[in-house]
Amino acid sequence: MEPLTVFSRQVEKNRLIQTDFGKDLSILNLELKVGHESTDLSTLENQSIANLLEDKLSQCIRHLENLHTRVADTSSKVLVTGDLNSGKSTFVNALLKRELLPADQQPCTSMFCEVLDSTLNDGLEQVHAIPDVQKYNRLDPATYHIVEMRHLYKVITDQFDLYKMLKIYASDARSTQESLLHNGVVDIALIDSPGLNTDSVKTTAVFARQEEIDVVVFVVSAENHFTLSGKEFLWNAANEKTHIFIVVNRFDSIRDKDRCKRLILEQIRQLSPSTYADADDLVHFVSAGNVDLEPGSRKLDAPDFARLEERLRAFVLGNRTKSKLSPAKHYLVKLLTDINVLSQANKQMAGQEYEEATEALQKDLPAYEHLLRVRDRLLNQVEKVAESTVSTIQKNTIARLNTAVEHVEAAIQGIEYPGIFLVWQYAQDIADSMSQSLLKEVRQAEQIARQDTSLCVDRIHDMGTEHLGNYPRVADVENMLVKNNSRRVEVTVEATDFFDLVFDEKLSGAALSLGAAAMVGGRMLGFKDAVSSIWSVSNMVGAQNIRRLVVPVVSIAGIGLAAYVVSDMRSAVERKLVKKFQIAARETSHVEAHGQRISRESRKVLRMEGWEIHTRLQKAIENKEQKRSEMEIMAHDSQETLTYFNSLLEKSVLLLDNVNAVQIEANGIQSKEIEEKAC
Ligand SMILES: Nc1nc2c(ncn2[C@@H]2O[C@H](COP(=O)(O)OP(=O)(O)OP(=O)(O)O)[C@@H](O)[C@H]2O)c(=O)[nH]1
Repeated sequence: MEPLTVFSRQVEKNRLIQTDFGKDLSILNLELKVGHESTDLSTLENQSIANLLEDKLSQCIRHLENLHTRVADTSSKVLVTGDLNSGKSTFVNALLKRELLPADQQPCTSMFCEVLDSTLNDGLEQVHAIPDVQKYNRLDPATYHIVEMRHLYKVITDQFDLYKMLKIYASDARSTQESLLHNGVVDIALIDSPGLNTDSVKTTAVFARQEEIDVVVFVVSAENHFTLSGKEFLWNAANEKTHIFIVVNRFDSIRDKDRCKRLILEQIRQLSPSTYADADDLVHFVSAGNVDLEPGSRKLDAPDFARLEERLRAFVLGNRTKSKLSPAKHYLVKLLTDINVLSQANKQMAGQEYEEATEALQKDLPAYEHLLRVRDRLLNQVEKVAESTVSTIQKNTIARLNTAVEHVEAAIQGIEYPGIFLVWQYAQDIADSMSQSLLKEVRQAEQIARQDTSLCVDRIHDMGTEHLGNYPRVADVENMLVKNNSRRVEVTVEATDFFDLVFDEKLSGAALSLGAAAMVGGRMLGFKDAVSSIWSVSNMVGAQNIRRLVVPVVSIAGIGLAAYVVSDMRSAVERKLVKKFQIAARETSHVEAHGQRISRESRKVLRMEGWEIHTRLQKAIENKEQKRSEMEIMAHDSQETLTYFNSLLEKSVLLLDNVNAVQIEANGIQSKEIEEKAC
């Protein structure tokens, strides 16, 4: 089997992406499900796999864009939740060092209130009351109502049926070291939420699960410990690994503080072991109500609250780092590892393809060159063989017909002489017989030419099959020279054909007497002309009257000459017609014409067989060239693929090293630096 044929089949097989390495992929692995069944990818066409991979890559790019947006987003949200009246609003105010949110002994917060730095609202302190949170757009006043600060209490307590959420843009004049809202690293928004009860616990849990919530601060009243709703919320949050920071508030009103701490920590241990494990950082016993909101002055509890502030800030930044950078790093590591695996696999496959394609081309080259040489040589040989046969046919035909013409008298051997009175008929028969006999020879020559051509066709066909394998003959020898050819040599019998007198001594006297007789005929003619005149006249009067016309002449020219002429008439007509026939054949180039006609027909037939070889060789060469061209494209493509994946591999290895070098610190101290590096 030819190397290219073998290779093209192998390539077809190899170019299907093998799924063997699919198990090593975590993000870019392709899975095709038809209904509930997974389909074997190796059964798919390359294009289908490429489409699946393209879809997958588009998803990856979208996810990377989301991750990038999240990492680049410098805002962070802290949800403050807890039991009714546990002091959430008071706690938010304490963090802001400002009496911003209304606090009351009675449950009052009826909707989520997000406090943001006023720089996010062009420096304006404003309250935006939002009926539909999804549609809220700060730049589109139709999506919210502006509420005056002095009406905040009324809106928060009463208008929960009108608004779903408040966005409170507040200024903080403190330095970045002190301010939580604008701390120089991220913009933290604090979200005060309605106290937990059986109705609100689910809504708050859903809210807490939102991606942008980096930390949940759970405020529990030291007096009441955890309520059922609080426990339910914490339990779910702990299970969902939400980052919980616990503030045990109203600690000032507890007498036995150690016991209170012990009991509450025990509750936390049961509800969220991970929070308990880090209790020193994550659980704070404070009295938010005792924090002096006047800048500079602090009450007794201030050191504890200051520590809480410091831990909360670190916790928010750390968690932000973890919650934003960690997934990004994790995803990038997986994606780059997948790209490495794919690049390696494709590199290997492209390398293999390149080697196979170049090897196949190399291996096939001698066969291709041989085919080219065969084409030139074979066609040349075929031409030579055909021409030699054609020329032999022509030569033989001419020789045969020449001989036939030369010995044409043989054709008259069998014709019976009917006597002097039917000599005219005899002459006609001779003429016809010679013509027929030559025609017979022509037919014979045609038959021989057919046989020779047929043998030559066989030879040419054998030459073709030797290089091209078996194929049917195309030359139609049977129908060669079947058309009736009307060309023949015809001689017209004339009076002179009956007399062939030669003047010699024997006949001189008779010639003189005949000359006199001719004179008597009234015209000064030579002997031949005189006889010819007589014969012409005799033709006019008919054969029956010949005797009456000849007799006077004979009587004039003499009995001797008459007897000679009559006795020689048969051989004279034979000799003269034979000669006439030969002259006519020569003058019309009859033999050459048949020679040319027969050889031309033979050439036509042989050319048909030769042309078939030419066509088949040409087709074989074109097929080979087509395959070679495909292989060349394959070699070129695989080389380009190889270069591409080499460079992709280099880049992805470098990027992977960089991403792996990003250390994500939980305390968030280095978060800004890390974020910049990661971006
Ligand atoms: N003794 C004492 N009282 C506090 C402390 N913090 C808050 N309070 C009081 O507790 C009451 C409730 O405070 P809020 O801040 O309104 O509590 P809340 O959790 O926001 O209430 P809802 O939003 O209605 O659930 C108010 O009367 C506060 O003055 C504290 O640390 N010590």
